[in-house]
Amino acid sequence: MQSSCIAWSPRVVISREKVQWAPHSSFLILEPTTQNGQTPLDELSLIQNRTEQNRQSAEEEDYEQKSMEKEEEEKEKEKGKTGVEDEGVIDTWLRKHRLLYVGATRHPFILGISDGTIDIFGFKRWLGQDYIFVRAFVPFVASVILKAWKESDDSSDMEVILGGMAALNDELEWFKKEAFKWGVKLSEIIVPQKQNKDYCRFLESLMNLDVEYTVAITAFWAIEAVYQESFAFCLAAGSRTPPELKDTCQRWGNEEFGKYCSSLKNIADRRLKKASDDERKKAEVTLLSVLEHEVEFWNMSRGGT
Ligand SMILES: Cc1ncc(CNC=O)c(N)n1
Repeated sequence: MQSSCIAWSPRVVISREKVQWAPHSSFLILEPTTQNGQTPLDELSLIQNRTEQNRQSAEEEDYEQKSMEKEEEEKEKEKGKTGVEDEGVIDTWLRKHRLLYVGATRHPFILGISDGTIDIFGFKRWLGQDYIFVRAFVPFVASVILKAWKESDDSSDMEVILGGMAALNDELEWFKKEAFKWGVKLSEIIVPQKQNKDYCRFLESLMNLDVEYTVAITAFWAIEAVYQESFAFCLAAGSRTPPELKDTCQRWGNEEFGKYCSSLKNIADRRLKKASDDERKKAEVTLLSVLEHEVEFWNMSRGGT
């Protein structure tokens, strides 16, 4: 993985009615289908069932149905006993889109912090730009609170999100202090870079009232998780993060922020489990867009295109 992260980012196209991937997207792994839209395995089992039916008498079929039902029951009981749960939707997606996720959480900018080779001008650029981003992030989080209040089936969701909002209040103060420490001028002088503007515009599109809570909370989790995973990596044993950057890494890499991200992930997973196929697809595409924007944001901070 080198600085050419953009080269392998997928292009996603989002429209309100229909979610599509552009044809050259490299991250959608489609199952091969036959003419009637079934996978070869589906078709195989259909053919097998048909021959089977010809061979068996009605009595035998009935017997088989009953024993299958019994088997399912046993499996359910077993699950209850062992407490082993199925994998959540988000973990499935993170496996499916692993390359992009690693691109966002182990970007050369982050690797540069963790091995101490970071160009300090890049770090200062990131600091000024991220302050602008976080200011735009506040109304986005407010829009997620609004959606949680209107749509959520669990009242504790709002408290988790409100906790995140409160942390942003401290964060804006932290940016001011940190900028002073590095001699970076905030707000008036700073011009948002293209990648930052694009990301803020994307956030704004998610604030729209017709974006479902499930989609918005998935994006919210992803935005927070990328920073958590990235900066926690810079604090891990064996890293050579310069001492003057440790405070920044602590901000998002600390354990408490990690737990907060897990709470957001649990909310998103719970919603995704209940969502319609269409809503789930929209959330998946939105996750990919977040990861792409994060990669671009790191590229911008390094002084790339
Ligand atoms: C570009 C970007 N992505 C995620 C975060 C983390 N969330 C809030 O601080 C951030 N500060 N900046």
